[in-house]
Amino acid sequence: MTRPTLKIVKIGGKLIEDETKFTEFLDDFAALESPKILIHGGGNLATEMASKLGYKTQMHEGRRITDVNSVKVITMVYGGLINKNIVAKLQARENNAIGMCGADGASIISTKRPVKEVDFGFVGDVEKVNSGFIGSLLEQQITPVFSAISCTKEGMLLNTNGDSVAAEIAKAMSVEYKTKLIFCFEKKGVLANPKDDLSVIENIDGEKYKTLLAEKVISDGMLPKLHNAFEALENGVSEIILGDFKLLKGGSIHTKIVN
Ligand SMILES: Nc1ncnc2c1ncn2[C@@H]1O[C@H](COP(=O)(O)OP(=O)(O)O)[C@@H](O)[C@H]1O
Ligand SMILES: CC(=O)N[C@@H](CCC(=O)OP(=O)(O)O)C(=O)O
Repeated sequence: MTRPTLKIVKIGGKLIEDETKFTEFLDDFAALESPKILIHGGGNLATEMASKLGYKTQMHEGRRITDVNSVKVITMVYGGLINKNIVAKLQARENNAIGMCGADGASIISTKRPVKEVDFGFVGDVEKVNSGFIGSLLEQQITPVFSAISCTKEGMLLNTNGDSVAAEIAKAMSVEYKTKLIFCFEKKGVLANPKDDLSVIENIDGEKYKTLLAEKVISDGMLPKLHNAFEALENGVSEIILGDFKLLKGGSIHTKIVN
């Protein structure tokens, strides 16, 4: 029997902070047929919490520079508050979910990013996804919910861009499953004019991506998002789409990454 398509959904932190949109998203995610995996970000909440503790936040091209204090904050905020809330809300929608970071089940093993032009601090690059363990959860009809935290072999927790975590999980799972990767964020898709929310580009292939980069149409968090989307496309993921909180309902305008 062929397996149903595995849906791997990433939700950005800004959507999580909007209660109305987040509730609608969770209703739609809960209604998706299994197997499915949710990966969440949490950007602004961690920044706010860090600021309350008197720590400054620095970002570089959409990625957080994570010093020793930031990694503690993100572990509390992403791995604790946000992750456990999502799991509880999915349980309330009769989805048996389990909340994890990369250390749990050795599911996302990474290495600390080497210092080049920028020292990102405690930031991880994913080396290995434990697809066997994740697959065993899916087979039990359990929905894994991952925070954007990975772990080194030596047991160091590392902040890891949520879009990268989603893409790496999708790549690894695509060996055994047909996979669809869905990025939900605050815009309806990739915009031709970042100031015009209606200028959604419906299809982006490799050539168009190069042009968008060269023309600096994409910046900030869209840089890692598209980089990861193309990585996933080149490594076995069948379908990749980007859009807003209504994306799981289908139908509405969005961006598709194509060959
Ligand atoms: N061309 C573009 N189209 C859409 N968004 C863009 C573009 N260029 C930059 N962005 C920015 O990228 C953001 C998405 O990245 P990010 O905030 O990291 O998403 P997430 O909510 O998934 O964390 C958008 O909210 C927007 O501010
Ligand atoms: C290294 C790095 O940048 N990590 C991200 C992880 C969370 C994330 O990706 O959150 P969003 O999806 O809301 O952007 C961060 O700390 O912002």
